[in-house]
Amino acid sequence: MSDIVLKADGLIREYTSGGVFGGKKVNRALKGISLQLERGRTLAVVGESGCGKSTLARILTMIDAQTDGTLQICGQNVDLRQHKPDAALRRKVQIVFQNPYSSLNPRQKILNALTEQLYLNSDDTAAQRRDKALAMLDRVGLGPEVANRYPHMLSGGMRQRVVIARALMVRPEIVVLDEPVSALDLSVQAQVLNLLRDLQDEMGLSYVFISHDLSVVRYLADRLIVMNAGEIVEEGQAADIFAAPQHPYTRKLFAATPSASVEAIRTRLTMRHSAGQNA
Ligand SMILES: Nc1ncnc2c1ncn2[C@@H]1O[C@H](COP(=O)(O)OP(=O)(O)OP(=O)(O)O)[C@@H](O)[C@H]1O
Repeated sequence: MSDIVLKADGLIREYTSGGVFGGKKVNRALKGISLQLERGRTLAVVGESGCGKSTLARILTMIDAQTDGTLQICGQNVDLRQHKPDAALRRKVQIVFQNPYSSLNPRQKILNALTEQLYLNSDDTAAQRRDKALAMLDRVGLGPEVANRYPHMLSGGMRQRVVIARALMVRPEIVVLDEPVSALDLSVQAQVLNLLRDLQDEMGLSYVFISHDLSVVRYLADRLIVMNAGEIVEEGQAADIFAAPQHPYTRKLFAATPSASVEAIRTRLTMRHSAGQNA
């Protein structure tokens, strides 16, 4: 039996503006999104800017409430309009945003960024927290010296490794990756994608990978959802869609992806052994 960690049915999200003196305007950003994610797999969500990807990410990570529809995370019903999810469930879903610099507090040393959640949510001693942070840094390909640095002292790729490490410190089951490599150079993108793939294998993580860039998702996605204007226009096994996109919108998206960037990512992803720590 498949093991579904995330299941959404008919998710709707409306944003309302105006209404005091003028007419009320309702923008339906999600128009009934249904999806499911199997444990240890990657579900990619692609679509152009404004199609609702970030809105969906915020609902799946319990940052924002749906206007309608149901959401189940690790078997529990989640509806922020009715009740707040408990801390244990919140920890099961972590999010990694596009810009690693704004995700980190510029005045906080990396060690503290990594141990903060453990400080708040565990009985670990300071020494235990430090050991766990150093082990996690090692796991994402960073040396112990990084622990005493501030975000501005790191490259973009190293910062995104730190953000990934921080997300994994609380042992989540699901990680929502919202354009996780879009702000990085192409060669660094490939290294971070390789890292994400390795971490998924090692830790049995389930990913929702959100991106406008098809060349990036194709190496991680098991299943693919293509969104346009708040709706799913195509979904299925990623390999099938990449081989033969059915919907005209999907074909348009594919045509807009420069083959040069696909090739560059492909080449770099195959150079796994040369991926160093200096990303
Ligand atoms: N807080 C908000 N208030 C009002 N409208 C919003 C809000 N957030 C998003 N929207 C609207 O919802 C729609 C979907 O936006 P969303 O940011 O989810 O798309 P996206 O696909 O993530 O785009 P991008 O890749 O540019 O972030 C857009 O029309 C946007 O203007």
